Amino acid sequence: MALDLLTVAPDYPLDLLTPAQMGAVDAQAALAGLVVFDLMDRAGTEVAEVVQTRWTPRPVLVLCGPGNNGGDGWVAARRLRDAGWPVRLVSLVPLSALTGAAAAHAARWSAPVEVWEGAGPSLGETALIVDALFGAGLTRPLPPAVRRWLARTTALPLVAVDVPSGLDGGTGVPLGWAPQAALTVTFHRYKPGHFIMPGKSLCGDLHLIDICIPANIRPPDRIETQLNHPRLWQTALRPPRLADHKFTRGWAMIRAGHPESGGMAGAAILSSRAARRVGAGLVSLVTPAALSDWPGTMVTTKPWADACAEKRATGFLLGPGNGVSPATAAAVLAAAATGAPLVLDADALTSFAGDADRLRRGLAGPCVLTPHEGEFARLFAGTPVDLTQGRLSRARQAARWMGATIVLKGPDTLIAHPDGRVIVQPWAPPALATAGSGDVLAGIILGLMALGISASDAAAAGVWLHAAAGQRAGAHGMIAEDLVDFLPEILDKFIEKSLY
Ligand SMILES: NC(=O)C1=CN([C@@H]2O[C@H](COP(=O)(O)OP(=O)(O)OC[C@H]3O[C@@H](n4cnc5c(N)ncnc54)[C@H](O)[C@@H]3O)[C@@H](O)[C@H]2O)[C@H](O)CC1
Ligand SMILES: [K+]
Repeated sequence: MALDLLTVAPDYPLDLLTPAQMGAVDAQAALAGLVVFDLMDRAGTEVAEVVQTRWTPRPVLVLCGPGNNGGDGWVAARRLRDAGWPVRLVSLVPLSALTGAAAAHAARWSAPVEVWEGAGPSLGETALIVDALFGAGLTRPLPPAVRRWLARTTALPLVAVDVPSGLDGGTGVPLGWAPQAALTVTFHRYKPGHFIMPGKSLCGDLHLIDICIPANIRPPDRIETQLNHPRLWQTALRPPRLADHKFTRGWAMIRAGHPESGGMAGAAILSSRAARRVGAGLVSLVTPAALSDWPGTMVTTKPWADACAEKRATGFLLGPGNGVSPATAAAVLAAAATGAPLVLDADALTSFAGDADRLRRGLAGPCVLTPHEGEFARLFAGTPVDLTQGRLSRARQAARWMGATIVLKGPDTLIAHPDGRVIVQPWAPPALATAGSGDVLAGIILGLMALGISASDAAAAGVWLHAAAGQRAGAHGMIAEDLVDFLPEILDKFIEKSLY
């Protein structure tokens, strides 16, 4: 879903429902008098509408499974046929095996039906496949013949009903395997698997259809996964106040350019510029070597331990360009012991590879960790975090165990909190995958935390503002420095004018 991140109030429901929660909503909807037959009718009709909007009429093969996902397929096939499309319908099971609303809609299909046999149907003239095999109800891998058939048809566009069959909507991880869809049409609420890799990629373009389940019908348990949205954190961003002076706007300290990393300070300089752009009153680069940067960044060559002992910082960042070493680990623990807000990235994380428990025990204040996939795996290897699980589960486990906010970076950045909540960034421009981009993100989060914003708000806002700056920079030629330069105009959109 390519989203306009520069919009202050993009319109989409935030809650991501697991298949079990969606099932509970369906069940409650039935108790509230909504008829499954009607919901299915709306679902399948909208699938047919979306298909007709995207493609001109062409031979379509609709694959219908044994449950309600298949039921949606029967409706979509009927609507397409009524609209004059050449439609073949293939049922995975004999019609006598269908029950409930799916059986009722199957009975309304008046054209021939092919029942799946052996290796599956011939393709013939087929130019488009509608996959209504399994949706939320899939509990085990696809039957092998179905998997082989779908794997042979990858040259044809596939429209997935609810999810590409085989994808676990709760996690974004295929149960063995799932086809690549050109388009996925889902109903009522998005599911985590629509936004978490590899599911996010397998779904193709995503369409959410309102099938008229009232919003007050909610699952009985807590919704723990949400999409990121400005309304989650916008009121936490604050403009400068009349009575502010630089010390009331926070003092961020960044460890930079240490000899074990060859004295490389570029990463920390990028972070410092980002922290200043989002409003930190003062930013100090603490470095053993003399550095020059914009005149507004303070550079101090005092020992890191002294900078920590002064207890003047309202936020520390370690990692960018620090080098992986015991000295970096010791510097992290010195900052962590102060209890001041802490952001750890890159080498500060990898310096605890195999020793994450020491970091965990050392954290005395709010902390945001910003690993990418590789840093995450190195840091949490050997901990209770089960690295065989998908990204959502791993990020959630890691945040709980570490007692810190984890920003697990990627095309589907996840912001996991120690209380079990996970915020998923709905979209970010792929051009953000460039050197220095992560240093800017760490600096944004640092700057916000140094201003007094909570770890959870700073992380969610930081991920959004960073992605929005990437969008503003455009698809081509963006470098990390540009992200920093676009931050003022991005902030101007998101800081409420009424606060000035
Ligand atoms: N969300 C809504 O309000 C609506 C959703 N609809 C659609 O209904 C499906 C969910 O339907 P459900 O019947 O619960 O599940 P499935 O169709 O996915 O399949 C369940 C069916 O399949 C069997 N099964 C599971 N895995 C396998 C397997 N690997 N091999 C063989 N059989 C398998 C399982 O035992 C069941 O019998 C949702 O996705 C929407 O598309 C409705 O339209 C109503 C409104
Ligand atoms: K499906």
